[in-house]
Amino acid sequence: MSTGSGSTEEGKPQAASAVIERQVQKRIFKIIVIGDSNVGKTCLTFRFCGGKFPEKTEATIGVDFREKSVEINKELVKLQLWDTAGQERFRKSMVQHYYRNVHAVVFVYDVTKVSSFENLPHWIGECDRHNLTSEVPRILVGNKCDMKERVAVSTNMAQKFADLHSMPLFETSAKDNHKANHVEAIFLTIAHKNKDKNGTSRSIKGLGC
Ligand SMILES: Nc1nc2c(ncn2[C@@H]2O[C@H](COP(=O)(O)OP(=O)(O)OP(=O)(O)O)[C@@H](O)[C@H]2O)c(=O)[nH]1
Repeated sequence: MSTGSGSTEEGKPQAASAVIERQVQKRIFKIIVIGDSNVGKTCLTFRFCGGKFPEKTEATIGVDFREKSVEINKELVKLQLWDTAGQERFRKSMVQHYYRNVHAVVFVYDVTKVSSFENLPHWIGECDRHNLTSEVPRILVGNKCDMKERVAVSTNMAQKFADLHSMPLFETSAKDNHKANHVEAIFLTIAHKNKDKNGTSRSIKGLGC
């Protein structure tokens, strides 16, 4: 492990590239993913950061973090995804931490479950109560589009809601391998949105890894 001073604990010099890499400050964009339990928040974040659909998931307790570094306009930035619990009993005391230094919010609903769509105002209300300004980009994601025969929330309905709340709408599937690029595009869009609007003042800095 490094002492952070350019030498290892054994006192041997490190390769120059390793030292430089540690000194490079990578910008971190914190993105919180919220929505009802079971809509697929864990699967979406896993698909983006882990590159595949997880075989098995359990209800998130509190929050899980996943990170991925991406290159945006020749700058390497780290997207830090906060996969939050949908179940109220697993959120409780954690909630105020979610909303600190947030760069974007992803609202997720399940296209096969109307109640998850109808509950979106609850999630938006929670953001508002935590004083997230309109500067923080908000994005609406309808997940589980692979279950075509069970779609219960029409694109038209979702688009109206998205327009009303000035959010872009993405309908996708964490499960469908053909939609993998689509999930990637959603999170990259968020990164671009942050980078485009004077990211230096809004981003938090983190040590390169
Ligand atoms: N068919 C289909 N199933 C999905 C998709 N995404 C997630 N699932 C399934 O939906 C269930 C819930 O997924 P999770 O990602 O754990 O849901 P969550 O929103 O993180 O749930 P909480 O942690 O309780 O808030 C799991 O059985 C997943 O396999 C999808 O795109 N298509």
